[in-house]
Amino acid sequence: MNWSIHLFGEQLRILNILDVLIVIFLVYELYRLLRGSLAFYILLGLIVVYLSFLLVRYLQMPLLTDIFQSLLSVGVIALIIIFQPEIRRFLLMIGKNTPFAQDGFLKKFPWQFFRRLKETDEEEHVIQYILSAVENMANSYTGALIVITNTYKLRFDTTTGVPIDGHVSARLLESIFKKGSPLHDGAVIIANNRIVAAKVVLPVSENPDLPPRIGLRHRSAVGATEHSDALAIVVSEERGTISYAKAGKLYQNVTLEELREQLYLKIVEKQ
Ligand SMILES: Nc1ncnc2c1ncn2[C@@H]1O[C@H](COP(=O)(O)OP(=O)(O)OP(=O)(O)O)[C@@H](O)[C@H]1O
Repeated sequence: MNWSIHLFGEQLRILNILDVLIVIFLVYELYRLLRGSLAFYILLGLIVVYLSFLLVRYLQMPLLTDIFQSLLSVGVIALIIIFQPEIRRFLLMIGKNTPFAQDGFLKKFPWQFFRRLKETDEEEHVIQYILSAVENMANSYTGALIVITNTYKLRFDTTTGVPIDGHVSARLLESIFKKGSPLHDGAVIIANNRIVAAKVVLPVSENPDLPPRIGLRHRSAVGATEHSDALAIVVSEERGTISYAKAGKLYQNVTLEELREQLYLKIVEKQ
């Protein structure tokens, strides 16, 4: 194919324009994926190393050029190791958005229609139970940490917690987090409309940009969402406030309506 257009007296192939647009899109998606995480600063560091390499090579400084070149030649392997969670998240994002992904193309077929209706009904109950538990726990200053994910097996390890595999209900959630309950420490994980486990230890975020006064409950909520599609809800024991974390960002002091919107996106729309 050799379609082309003329711009400022230059002949440009349409495929070349498409090429540039795709690169801009990928760089933007990469920025969105890494924004606010430690990996973002590591990537900035690597870009500085690369620019330094270009500079010393241009200035013909052989020793420094050699050093930067060796750093860059191991760079690809180092990149894969350092960015392993981000690469996984990126591939997950692409996979989930393909027409053949479980929640896309196949679910639009008519034979899936009735099943979908039933699921939505169940999912709306789950949302209501979570909201009701969160509201009661916030009113009674009961600390809670609930993670909702569609890719549980990929990310969280039940060995750190207590497996449950039970229906979601407001009462069950409230009893788990009730002060003095043997399961109240750590996080509850909800996947596919079931409470999968309680007392789960989550990865704690090391993001230096998080508000300094937040504690481990909020930090681990952020940590759980940094490299996964999870939504993490936190009820503060100290302040009775509700917050949620999503894609490595913390949204503090949100209303139940804002939380309902996020739960709808996660549980019904599976986003
Ligand atoms: N890595 C972790 N994974 C899951 N839960 C954790 C983790 N670290 C701490 N927690 C939970 O957070 C509780 C401690 O909360 P801490 O007071 O440090 O946090 P906080 O963000 O200030 O929350 P709060 O506002 O409720 O006080 C622990 O008792 C435990 O239940």
